[in-house]
Amino acid sequence: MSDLSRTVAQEQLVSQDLHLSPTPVINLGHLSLDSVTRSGMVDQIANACHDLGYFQVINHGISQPVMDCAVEAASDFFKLPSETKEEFASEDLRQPVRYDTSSKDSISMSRAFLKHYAHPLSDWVQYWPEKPPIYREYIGKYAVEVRRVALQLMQAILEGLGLGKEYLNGKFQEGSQLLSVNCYPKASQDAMAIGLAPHSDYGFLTILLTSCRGLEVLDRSSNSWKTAQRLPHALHVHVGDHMEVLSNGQIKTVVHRAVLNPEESRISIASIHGFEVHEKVACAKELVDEQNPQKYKESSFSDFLDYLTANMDNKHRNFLESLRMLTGAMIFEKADRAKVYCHMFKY
Ligand SMILES: O=C(O)CCC(=O)C(=O)O
Ligand SMILES: [Fe+2]
Repeated sequence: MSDLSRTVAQEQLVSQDLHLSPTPVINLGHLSLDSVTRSGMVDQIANACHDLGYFQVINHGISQPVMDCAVEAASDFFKLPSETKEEFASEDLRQPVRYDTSSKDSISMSRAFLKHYAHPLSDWVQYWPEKPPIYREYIGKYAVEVRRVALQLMQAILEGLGLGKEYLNGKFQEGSQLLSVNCYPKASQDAMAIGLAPHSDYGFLTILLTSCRGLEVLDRSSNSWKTAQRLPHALHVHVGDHMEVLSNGQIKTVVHRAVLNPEESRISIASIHGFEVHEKVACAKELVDEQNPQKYKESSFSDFLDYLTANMDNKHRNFLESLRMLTGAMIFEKADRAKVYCHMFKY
């Protein structure tokens, strides 16, 4: 995660202009129809990525029972006694499984989480919790299926960028999948509380399964928070820092946060997709020319972990900004962005 978290008073985090966001809904089944239908879908996904950076998918082929069982397994894990969960607590970000709570990381304001790798499943599943007994099977099933969806989407996005659906195919096939399994308490009366502070995810794509409403995305055009809608059987998708890098800034990473739900405690499972841990992501050379000079330095997931480790206590850390190459025009762009963030967090 590229954290944009800030230390701000609670009341300053209250959304000023909160609307249910009319998120584009993509019928993924249409991607495998005839070429005309497919290219219409590719255009829809490309537009959603360029305009917003997020959308939702339906008809994605993951059955409702598989999704419900994954949420159930996650929920049962967080109900375990603290000592059992804390067996997975570690300060070392490179541990294959890591449990933490709000008290220790600087962006989880009211969240417990379990993070672990999921691809290839046979390499990682042995490290996952053995309790509850359903955890490995149910989360494993969901992980495999959601990765298939991520690969389909990645192909469509690459096609939309004009790079061709087979572009870097091997690197995506070999890529990493990190699951962030999150648990938020129910909001206490009348205060809107933040569970997870504003941040962007490091990978190309994040696919999010949630038990109830609570995700908010920062709408760039109005600079306000929008509540992500929750449609039956839909999954929420947003792009991350490495998508911005690969597209040389044509697609922008999405700043998002989680607010506590006033009615119930909440589970979310974020599946974050990137290249293999040491594989560098660079701006696609096809998208770099005189008018569009290279905007970012190359970096890997491993570089991101190093950056995070070195900046653990820095509430202003921002991985993507650390990659930005500054040229004349970009100094203005950076200043503009800084203004957006100052406004957003009311420095
Ligand atoms: O819980 C959510 O809605 C968001 C989770 C998230 O952003 C993350 O795990 O990176
Ligand atoms: Fe996130």
